[in-house]
Amino acid sequence: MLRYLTAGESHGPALTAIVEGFPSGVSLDAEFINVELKRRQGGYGRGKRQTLETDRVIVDSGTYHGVTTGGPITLRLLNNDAKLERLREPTAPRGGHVDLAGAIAYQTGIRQVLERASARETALRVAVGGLAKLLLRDLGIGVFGYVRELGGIEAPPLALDPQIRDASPVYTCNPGADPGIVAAIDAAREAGDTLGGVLEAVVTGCPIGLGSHAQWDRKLDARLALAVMSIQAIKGVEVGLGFEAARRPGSGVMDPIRFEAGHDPSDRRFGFRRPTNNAGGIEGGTSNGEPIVVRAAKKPISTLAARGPSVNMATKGESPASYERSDVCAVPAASVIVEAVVAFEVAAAVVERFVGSSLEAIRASMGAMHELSRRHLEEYWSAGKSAGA
Ligand SMILES: Cc1cc2nc3c(=O)[nH]c(=O)nc-3n(C[C@H](O)[C@H](O)[C@H](O)COP(=O)(O)O)c2cc1C
Ligand SMILES: C=C(O[C@@H]1CC(C(=O)O)=C[C@@H](OP(=O)(O)O)[C@H]1O)C(=O)O
Repeated sequence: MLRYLTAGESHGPALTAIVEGFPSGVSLDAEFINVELKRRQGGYGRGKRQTLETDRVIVDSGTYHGVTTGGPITLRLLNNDAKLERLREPTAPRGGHVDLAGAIAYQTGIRQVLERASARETALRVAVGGLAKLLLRDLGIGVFGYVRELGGIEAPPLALDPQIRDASPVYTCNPGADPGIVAAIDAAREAGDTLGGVLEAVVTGCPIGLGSHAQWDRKLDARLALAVMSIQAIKGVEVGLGFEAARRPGSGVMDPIRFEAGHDPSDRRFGFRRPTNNAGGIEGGTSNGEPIVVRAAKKPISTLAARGPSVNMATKGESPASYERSDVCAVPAASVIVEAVVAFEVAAAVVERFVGSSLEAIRASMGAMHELSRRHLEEYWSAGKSAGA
């Protein structure tokens, strides 16, 4: 089982992730992960903190001469703004944050809970997702995330152009290049306000059969939803058409099935074609070989420069919510994070389906499974094993 845990506070000395169950034999290209980390730090509308941090991954365990060993991989990031012990205790909890509920639940001050709840932790998720992308890349599976909408404005359609798509490090931050969106972020900053948006991650080259229909907690769409919803400030997750499916008749939702004779024997879809992909690549909790499409809604940042109404915890009298500094918009960054967590869940599903403790074993298992399914398709219906319908 491929899994990970993260640890660390936003202003503590470092953030650490331990990734367990990652196969051996993958070249751990730290520079690849560093590019991912830089993408997450970018995008128009970020606050001062990103000018202080230069996220670069430190690999503390799980490799030998740069290649994964199958042992737990420890990834670490240093916080330049490591000043936890010097920070003041906020006096008025911020709405939209864990400040109030967390301090009551854990019987601590606000600082203790906000430091761990902070989206600083998403830097680690991107590092872990980068690791997952290295494995997926070796298996011919690609993942990319981008901004669809920001502050209610549709992102430039360029985002859907496959050529731009392939250059995802640039175009995930495309809203920074759109004058309308830049103006909206500037206006929000002026007003002491913030903006949210809609992100999308797409997985290409996915084999059929990741996840399972057989048990609720093995369904790939359910696992993706959990992973994406766990990202700070994500308030909605859709797969394929998502909520739009509820508004259409069945004929406008169901993806037709066609067959292309003479397909290549290595075709991961065995010749089956779906002219539409309303299901977003997952049917019955199982990947169907079409691109997996996951969308997420990110709420606007809750810490407002024009401080929202709150209560002073000592006097219980009215007080504006505490404010130190904040992002105005972290939507482009969130697209990189959604991409990362989706990549990790897909990698976990690959490792589960094509069991193997090394990259070569997983490759061999994928090949063997492909051959088995291909033979099954040839033999099962012709040998009269099916009862027919
Ligand atoms: C990349 C990123 C950056 C964020 N930056 C801030 C920020 O600067 N200020 C803030 O109040 N919230 C920020 N957030 C959101 C909070 O972390 C989040 O709203 C908070 O922890 C409460 O969790 P919830 O919104 O999931 O309920 C950011 C989220 C992401 C994904
Ligand atoms: C540090 C990051 O994001 C932070 C997430 C965050 C929050 O409340 O979630 C609050 C801000 O932290 P600070 O109060 O130190 O400015 C953001 O900068 C990061 O993304 O690397």
